Order: sequence, then structure tokens, then C-alpha cells
Amino acid sequence: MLTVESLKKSYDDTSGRSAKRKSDQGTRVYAVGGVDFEVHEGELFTLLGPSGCGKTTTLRAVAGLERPTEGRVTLGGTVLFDSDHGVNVHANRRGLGMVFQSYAIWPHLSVFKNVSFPLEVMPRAKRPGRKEIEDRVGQALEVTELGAYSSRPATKLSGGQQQRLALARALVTRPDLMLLDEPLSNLDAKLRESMRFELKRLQRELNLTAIYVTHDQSEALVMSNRIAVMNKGRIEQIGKPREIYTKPATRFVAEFIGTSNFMEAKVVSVTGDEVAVDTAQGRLLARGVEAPPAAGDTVLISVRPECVDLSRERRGDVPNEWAGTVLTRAFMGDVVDHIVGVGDLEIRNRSNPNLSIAPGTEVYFSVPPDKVTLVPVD
Ligand SMILES: Nc1ncnc2c1ncn2[C@@H]1O[C@H](COP(=O)(O)OP(=O)(O)OP(=O)(O)O)[C@@H](O)[C@H]1O
Repeated sequence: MLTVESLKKSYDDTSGRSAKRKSDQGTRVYAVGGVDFEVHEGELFTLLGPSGCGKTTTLRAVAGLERPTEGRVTLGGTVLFDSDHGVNVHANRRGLGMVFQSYAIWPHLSVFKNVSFPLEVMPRAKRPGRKEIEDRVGQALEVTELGAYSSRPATKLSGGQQQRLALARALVTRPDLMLLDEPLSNLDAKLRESMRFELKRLQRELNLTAIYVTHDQSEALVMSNRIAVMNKGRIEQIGKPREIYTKPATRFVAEFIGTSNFMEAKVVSVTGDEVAVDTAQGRLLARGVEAPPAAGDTVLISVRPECVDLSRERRGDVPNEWAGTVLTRAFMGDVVDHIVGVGDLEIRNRSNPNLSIAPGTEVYFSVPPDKVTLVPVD
């Protein structure tokens, strides 16, 4: 549905020293350094990454609010931007719906008028008749569960309701693609969590195609069909939430999404998709490795804390079983974390809160081989 190819956006570097060099060398900084992705119909596609990684710039380039330095953007077969051929369709003519962090409802208008406004300002030739405007606004308010507030001044809505109003206003034009830039970040934590599910339900029910921008990894995991993890203006990995979490392609992805135990290791042997590695603390077996490395390669091992099985007794019949000592334990209500020391290494385990082992206790822990992830060394 949407294709973004080799998208780049650079700015003049106005920071200190490099600004001086700019005059003779033309220094540019890349906010987006060449990204490629596709968004399929009916999909919620998330751009996820830390502050400053270029996600908003990418979204604004798709919206037509930012002119890319290079690249091509195509929506349903129509070229919206193409640097090689000088194509740049105006933002108003791209047929997109947008919801931003500051959802900017019009305070002097009623809920109904806020939603009808985008239809009323359409060029005369495209503008729907009065009856159709009423029907479409009614529908948009219905799906966002604001029907009962139609005549209320927009300022007399709660934060969550105002957020839904911003969504209704974007939906009413029936856009081919919705662009959502951190739309929940102004809400308090509890409301933000329930709105995740609301938004996801709406997107699914209306079969909306959407690009969602967030720096919040749990929001991305809950809501997305697919996620593109961005770092320093580039995409490090694109995949389904489960793939991104269980098979991080780079150290950055493994560190940014969730928590992980990392160990440097050397590959000892490779048999099909089974890889044995040596770490400073001992040998580990990894199974189900896609694109296995070669013997002798250096790799990074990543193991999620919930994949570390902790026990007071040695089991003996399981692979990857090591002995260690509990250093700390942290109870967090729904889970408990134990930090286990093995030589210089600290391994984090996450368990059901029924397990509680005092610091200083000798323990055994093991990792199922299919939970040992090999990450290429950067
Ligand atoms: N107009 C501009 N001039 C110069 N640099 C800019 C401009 N706009 C953005 N940048 C820089 O480009 C980089 C990417 O910015 P962008 O807003 O896309 O990041 P982001 O990932 O959306 O971050 P955040 O989550 O903080 O909004 C940043 O380093 C930013 O400082």
C-alpha cells in the first residue's frame, strides 16, 4: 500500500565546530540516513526508536510536511514524492489522516463541529452534502464512542476523550493511510494503557492502514502488526513484535526492546541449526539458529531474563546448566527478578513471584537452547 524507498533527510549542521567547517565543506547532518519499508493494507506499522532517531522526520516526510533530501514515497500506486523526477504532492492532496502528540482540538468548537470541520473546508467540488457530513460525523463519533458528547464544547472532554476526538476528526475524511505520532504520550499512564487497546481495536475493526510513531517499546509490542526499530536515522530491523523480541538482529535492538543478558562468545562447532559456543564462563548450546555463523566466529549471546530457569537443586538432565550464587532479588509484584553471579558475570532471571531465593544462596540455572539468541557483533 505504502512504499518508502531510500528516504533521506539532511539538515545543515549548525552545531559549534562543524558549523565553522560548513562554509568550506558543506557539512550536513542526516536526520534520516536512507530508510526503506512497506506498509501493507490493514496493517498498523510502527516506527520505534529512542529520541532523535529520525522517526518523526520519516513520518513527516510521508505526510508531505517535510521535503526529503532524497528518496521515493508511493501510496497505492501514486507517487507522492520522487527526488529523481521532481515529484512532491502537497500534504493536503495526499489523502492522509494525521493525529499528533498535541492533538490540537479546536477549543471554541463543539465536538460535532471539530469533526465536521475537515469536511466543511474541502474544495466545493469534493465537499459532501450536509446530510452526508452529518452521517459521516455521526459514524466517526460512534466508533470512537463519543456519540453522547456531540454538542458538548470540546474543552469539556477528558484527556482520553479529547484524544479520541482527534482520532474521529482524522477518520472522518476516510484517509487511505493514518499517520499517528505518539498520540498517547500526553495521557497519564493508566489511560495510556487502556487507550492502546482502544486504538488497536478501532484500527482492526475499521481495517485502517496506519503508521504509528513511538519511543515506547511496550506500546509498540502491544499495538503493532510489524515494527521497524530505528537507530541514528536508520532501520535496524523490521519484523513482527514476537520476532523483534525473540530474534533481535542487532545488539541495539536486543537492548532497546526489553531486558537481556549479553555474553561475548566464540563459535566452537556448527551442526545444521545447532551452534555450540564458548563463553568466558562456560559452554552454551544454541538451537534453531537462522543463518548460523562459522566455527571460530565471535558472536554476542543474548538471553532474555524470563528464559533463564532458576532452581535450588541441580537438575543434571538439561543442557546449558550452570551453577551460581544469588546476588540480589527484586520483587515487582507480578514478577520477581534474581541476579545470579557466575564468576564475573551477572545473569538476570525473571520468574513467577512464588519463587524467592535469598541472596547468598548457591543455585543452578539453565537456558533452553532454543532461547539462546546469537546476535552478530557490530
Ligand atoms: N529542522 C531541523 N534542523 C536540524 N536538525 C533537525 C531538524 N529537525 C530534526 N532535526 C534532527 O534530526 C534528528 C531526528 O529528529 P526526529 O524528530 O525525526 O527524531 P525522533 O526520533 O522523532 O525523536 P523524538 O522522539 O524526540 O521526537 C534529531 O537529531 C533532530 O535534532
